[in-house]
Amino acid sequence: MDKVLIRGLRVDTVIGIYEWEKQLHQQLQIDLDIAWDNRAAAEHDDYSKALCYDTVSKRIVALITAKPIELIETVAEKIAQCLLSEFNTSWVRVRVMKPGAVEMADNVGVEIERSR
Ligand SMILES: Nc1nc2c(c(=O)[nH]1)N=C([C@H](O)[C@@H](O)CO)CN2
Repeated sequence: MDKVLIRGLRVDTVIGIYEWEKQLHQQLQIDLDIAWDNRAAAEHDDYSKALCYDTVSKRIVALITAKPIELIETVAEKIAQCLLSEFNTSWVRVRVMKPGAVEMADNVGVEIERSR
């Protein structure tokens, strides 16, 4: 299966379950695997047939920063549903990492796969 990949998308936003977390921005790091048939774009070197990783990245940042969210699970699900409904893809894998959330760990996060 062809994919478009986005790795390490950094989003600074209000995220967390605790009161102190609602007073500041924290960084999320997001990896996306998006099913996309890349052959049409490649055949004629045609951007209009490509899934634009820049457009997707900007949409995801806007989506996640629109209002405070408590759980990174919610972030992952919102992203998956956005990609499926707005970008006409059939399958996505979304990983959301919250570095710094657990002092003893390098990183923590969730990963989901969704299809339609
Ligand atoms: N499965 C999850 N566990 C936790 C989350 C979360 O979003 N998903 N969030 C927190 C707190 O916001 C934490 O990140 C503060 O350091 C705790 N556990």
